Amino acid sequence: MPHHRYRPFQDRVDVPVTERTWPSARVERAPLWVPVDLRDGNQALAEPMDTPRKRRFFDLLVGTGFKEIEVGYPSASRTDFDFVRHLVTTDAVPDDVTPVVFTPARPELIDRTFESIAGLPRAVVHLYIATSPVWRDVVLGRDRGEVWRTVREAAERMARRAEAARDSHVRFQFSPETYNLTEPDFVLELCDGLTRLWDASPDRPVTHNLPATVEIATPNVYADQIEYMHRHLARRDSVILSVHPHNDRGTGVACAELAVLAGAQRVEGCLFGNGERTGNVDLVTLALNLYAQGVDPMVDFGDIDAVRDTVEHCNRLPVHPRHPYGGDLVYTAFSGTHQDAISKGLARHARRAAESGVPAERLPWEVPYLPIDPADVGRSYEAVIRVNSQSGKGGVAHLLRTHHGIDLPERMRPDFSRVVQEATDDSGREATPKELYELFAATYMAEGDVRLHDWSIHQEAPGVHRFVCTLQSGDRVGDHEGTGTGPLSAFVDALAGAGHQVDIVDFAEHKADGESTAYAECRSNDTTVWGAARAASALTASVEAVLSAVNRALR
Ligand SMILES: CC(=O)SCCNC(=O)CCNC(=O)[C@H](O)C(C)(C)COP(=O)(O)OP(=O)(O)OC[C@H]1O[C@@H](n2cnc3c(N)ncnc32)[C@H](O)[C@@H]1OP(=O)(O)O
Ligand SMILES: CC(C)C(=O)C(=O)O
Repeated sequence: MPHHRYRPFQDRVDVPVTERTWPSARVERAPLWVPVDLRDGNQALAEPMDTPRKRRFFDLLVGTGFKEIEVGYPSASRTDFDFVRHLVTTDAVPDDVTPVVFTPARPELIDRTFESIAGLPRAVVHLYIATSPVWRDVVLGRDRGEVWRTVREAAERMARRAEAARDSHVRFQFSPETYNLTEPDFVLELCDGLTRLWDASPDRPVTHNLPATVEIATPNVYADQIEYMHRHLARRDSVILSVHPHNDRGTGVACAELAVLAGAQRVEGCLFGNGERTGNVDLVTLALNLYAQGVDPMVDFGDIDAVRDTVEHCNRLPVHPRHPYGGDLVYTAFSGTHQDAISKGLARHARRAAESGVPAERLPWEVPYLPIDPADVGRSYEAVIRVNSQSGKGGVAHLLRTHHGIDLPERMRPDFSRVVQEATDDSGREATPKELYELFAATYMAEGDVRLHDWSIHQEAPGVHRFVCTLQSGDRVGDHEGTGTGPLSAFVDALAGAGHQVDIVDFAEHKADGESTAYAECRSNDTTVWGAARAASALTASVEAVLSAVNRALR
């Protein structure tokens, strides 16, 4: 591939590294998350959202707890303009939420943007222009001085319009689009110029939003670029330093996280990472990454599937099954050793809850392979373990236990696991819990040649039992009896009388929901096999489990 066509980032932009503190910083509270789904996400859709879809998305964002929401690019289309008007006329914006509207540095489009927000008690008007050399030359055809003049005139117009809109509290935001490719001194000149022009103060701060419009370098480089601005921006206490990473290199999340370490206070992104090309940074991942560090994310993704359903409906795009935190498969293990670890971890978690009396959902989470408790985002444990040909005994046992009350004895697990492996290798498919149970029943509980009729047990003296029955072996039917110290040894004796020599090697039995399940490992006809049975009484289940083993040995 012609890699020589591309240049390393250091040949494309100057990144002045003075001091760098971000590598040892820690994030102890959430930045202000600002979803831009209704603008940047929307502009990347083949079919942009209509008002009902936008409204549904907006309500989701409000319900999730976002406090600043970019609601559109009102000068772009009637749809976007009408949606902002819809928010105003339906009084849809709660008191603690501030809508953001986006505008280029063009006078007529700025005017249209202000028309859209008339009547909103609060708004942020967000001005953008591309600032990097390639965009200045190729797109705008303006040099640095001309870009600054365009920005200044736009900003002055915005200030005048805001002043005129006395009934609403308007704040300002500026984005030097393609910040990550722009000379740092030019960005400082623009941002500081606007901080002055808009007369930013701590109680009416300006937002300077520094986009990685197209990712160009590893996240540490973006962190250096952000820390540089954090240290050098004028009137720092009157500036909200914001970032807007895209995901062209697949490192949008890392860029945002390092940017926060480097001093960013606000992060723009989209739910599940929709947006131009490879998308905007994903706010769900960012927020839940913080959550998984024990930091309050300040938004509520307690029902991640409901959030995902709405986002998929509005964007008309599916969320990938492997998407962090929200994908269908992200709390699911198919592979044997992972399942074993998860099953043991869940069991220990439940044990700790029972022993301590602390509810399971409040105990510290330490289950292998599950970064967070799926229940915290509204997922059940049902789909955590799923079985196919790569699964092992732990996973199979877990599913039989949790879905069918079958608690396989340790020694039986490898045996059934081999049966499952063969079946799933043959089918090439996953085996559902129902199919596993059917396979279990067909393997260990099926009737065979030897049948038992009219049986009874008599305890003749302490430690002396007599088993009386009619046994059918193929066409032969005969009455038999046997004695032993317990009911099962008496049954084994009766079987011997009918010509079926059996030794019980291992045995287990348990009761759940009024039903007993018994498992018997027997040696008969030079083979060792397991049999199992379920019945209302423990005795019946035990006898039938031994009989099943005998039948399996005969097969
Ligand atoms: C990184 C980002 O996400 S930026 C946001 C991108 N989003 C969108 O573009 C979605 C909405 N946009 C639109 O609906 C349209 O582009 C409009 C209404 C804004 C403008 O439409 P048009 O007037 O037809 O212009 P067009 O779409 O071709 O844009 C190109 C023009 O805008 C200029 N331009 C681009 N960005 C800016 C800016 N921030 N400020 C001022 N002018 C700009 C270009 O230089 C070009 O001008 P030219 O025609 O004189 O060369
Ligand atoms: C202009 C900014 C906010 C943007 O959308 C981008 O650079 O991607």
